[in-house]
Amino acid sequence: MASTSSSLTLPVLPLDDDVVLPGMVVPLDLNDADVRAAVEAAQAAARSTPGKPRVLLVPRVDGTYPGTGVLGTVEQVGRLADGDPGALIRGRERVRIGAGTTGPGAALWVEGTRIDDGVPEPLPGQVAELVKEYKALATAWLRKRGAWQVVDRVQAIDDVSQLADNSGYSPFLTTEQKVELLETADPVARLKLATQQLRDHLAEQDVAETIAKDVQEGVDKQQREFLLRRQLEAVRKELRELNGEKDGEESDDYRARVEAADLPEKVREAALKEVDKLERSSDQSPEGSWIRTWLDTVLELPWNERTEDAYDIRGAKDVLDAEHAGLQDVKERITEYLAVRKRRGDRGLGVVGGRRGGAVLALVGPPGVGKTSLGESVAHAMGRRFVRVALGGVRDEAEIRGHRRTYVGALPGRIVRAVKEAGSMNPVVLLDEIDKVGSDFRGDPAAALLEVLDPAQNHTFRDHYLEVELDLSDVVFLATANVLEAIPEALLDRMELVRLDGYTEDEKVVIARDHLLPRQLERAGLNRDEVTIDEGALRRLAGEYTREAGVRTLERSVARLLRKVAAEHELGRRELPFTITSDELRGLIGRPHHVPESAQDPAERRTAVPGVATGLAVTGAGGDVLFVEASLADPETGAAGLTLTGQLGDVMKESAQIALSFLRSHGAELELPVADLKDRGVHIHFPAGAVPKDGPSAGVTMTTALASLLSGRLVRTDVAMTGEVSLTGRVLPIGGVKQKLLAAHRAGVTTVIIPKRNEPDLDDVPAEVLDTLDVHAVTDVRQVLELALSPATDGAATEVPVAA
Ligand SMILES: Nc1ncnc2c1ncn2[C@@H]1O[C@H](COP(=O)(O)OP(=O)(O)OP(=O)(O)O)[C@@H](O)[C@H]1O
Repeated sequence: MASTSSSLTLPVLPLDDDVVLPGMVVPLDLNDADVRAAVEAAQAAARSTPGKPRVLLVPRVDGTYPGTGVLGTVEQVGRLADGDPGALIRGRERVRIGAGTTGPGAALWVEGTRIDDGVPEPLPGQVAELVKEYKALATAWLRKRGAWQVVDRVQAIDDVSQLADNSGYSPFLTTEQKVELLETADPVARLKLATQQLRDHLAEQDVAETIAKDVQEGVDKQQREFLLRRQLEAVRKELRELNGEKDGEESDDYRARVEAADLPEKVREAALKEVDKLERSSDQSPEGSWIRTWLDTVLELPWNERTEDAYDIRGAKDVLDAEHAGLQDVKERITEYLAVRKRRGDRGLGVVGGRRGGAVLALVGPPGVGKTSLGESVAHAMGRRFVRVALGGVRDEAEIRGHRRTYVGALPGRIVRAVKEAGSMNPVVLLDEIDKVGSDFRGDPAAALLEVLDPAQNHTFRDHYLEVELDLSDVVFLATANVLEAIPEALLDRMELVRLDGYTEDEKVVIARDHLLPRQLERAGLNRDEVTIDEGALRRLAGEYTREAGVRTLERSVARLLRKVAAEHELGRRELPFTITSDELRGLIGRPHHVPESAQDPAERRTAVPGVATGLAVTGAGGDVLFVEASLADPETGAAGLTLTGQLGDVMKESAQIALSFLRSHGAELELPVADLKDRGVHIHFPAGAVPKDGPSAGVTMTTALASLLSGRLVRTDVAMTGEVSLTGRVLPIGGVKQKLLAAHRAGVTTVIIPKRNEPDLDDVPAEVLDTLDVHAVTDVRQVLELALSPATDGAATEVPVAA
């Protein structure tokens, strides 16, 4: 700023706690007496001198004045933004304040000297750097406040002194700091000071901002969390109300629950660890809900619950007797088993020779013979809880051992669930249909079961889901299976087999009378003395309306009968009490489905044509009678060779080959026209083609069917047979004699041919069945043909397609 270095006389305009630096333009309130006096004095003086009225702007801090003021010109007098009278003053240059003097008006006048602040030109490097720094800092500060226009203005100032004085506008400077700027006459020193002040302020601001931000964020998070929790609480309350629970009923306090629960120490530790994790995780996180489900499972398990065993073996036997008719040998086996368990249990911890408990009792037999209900009776007899684990169709190892917890929707395995369901650590667990356990890419459930059943391992059973050890050594495991052969080998090794082969008609009648009928009466809502089914009717139901090894269909038929009677009574068509006799059956539930072959019209019998023989077999449903059909193809139209149909297994196919080979080599001596076999195709079929069949025991039946076909002699209707045949015609022993004889008996067969070497098996067959059967034990297939084929008649011979 140009200066003429001269002394001046000026009215003082005191600024209370404010500083105006050269270059600044400020509005001042003329209501303030000091301001008005100074402006009026300046105006009065200006009348006699050219130029604008001039004042000396002097800051007043705590009633004192600095040694330097600023010459200001009154640019305009008018109204301020708020309507008050005001003057616009522009700061011009620094003036050193001198002695007081007099002048017009009420103002205080002083003498002053202009202070020269000439600037070195051009700017030396250092100063240029300083200017740059100041501008950068000022820009940074102005940007933060969004004062973009001011940024441009500051950038445009090149004068060092002007630039430094521009700081006078800074609202963050204290009056003292501004006075310091005012008193620093050297422009470079002043710019340095201004730069320093600006830098300090920015640094302070940074810190302040960071703190503010941190504080704000903390507050935000807390606030959000608080709000969310309030919302969550409200939602939960709403849900509880929806579910009809009272407020506060849901105990979310897992820690307290774990601490209060009766858990083994290791389990408690594991559970508390999970509680820690739960408390750290947020309410909605998926992990939280996994942990909750897991904790619920652990808390629901009956870790230290045990039921008291009923150690009265005689009482146990009574329970078995009361709940199941017949089955004497089976009940005896179970009683022995219980007695042994009791004796072992009495000695210390029940550990005998390093093994706890005994082998697993496996009840094997066709459906409906009472395997499951026997298992339940065992539990009753021992005074333990009973749980059934259905294993049919289980192919996934995780079904037994549980899914790992990281799995979505993970569950504990069936064993853990069974224990939970039982509510005690020593229940009777029935592994139902253990023969239907398969294995595939999802692992081998049988291997997992092996671990469950192995007394050496099962006291530390580890479920993948539970992850803590579960002691299964007090559990009594029982298993059931339909087919012995289908039980995985390794499991079979662990088991003590008890066979239930099926019931005789007499046994069925007793079971139906003593057990099924009372139960079904109750289900039908009938009284014992309102409806009875007499023995004749029960026998007919068992014999003609059902054909099964067990009593399941029989039970259903009884139920159907009772429903019918109950409905008729309700409709007013039948008076109670009422006794159902065998004559009544047809009227109530229609015609019987199973009439014995021998009772059929001779022309309708299966064996009414040559080439059909009656065999005996064992299937998954127990023993059964099955017919073998043989035919010869026409040499003109049929292909040569052997055709086999009816879903036969390899062993059975080979056995057909053997039958054929035997006849080819020995047919002539039996006086059979075996030449026909040479170029005519042979077809053997086993009806009920949808059921897979296998085994060598149909050898005699196939040989007989072929011999009947070749000879034209019919097979006797009342004869059924079983036995393997060798190439030389020897009859070799087979399995399932009891089941087969029961089946023959059911089907009304009277003569049965079995291999000689199976004779000892007849001891297992109930006497009442043997009484009705004429059993022939044979060693050679020639004996079979002799017994089974009817004498040749001319009529029969002419019907045969092979007649020469
Ligand atoms: N000897 C018996 N005394 C009394 N009731 C019996 C007897 N045998 C079977 N039952 C009854 O027959 C019904 C069928 O028995 P259960 O269901 O136990 O057969 P299962 O052999 O287990 O069949 P599956 O192999 O199909 O499971 C049950 O109601 C059972 O009580």
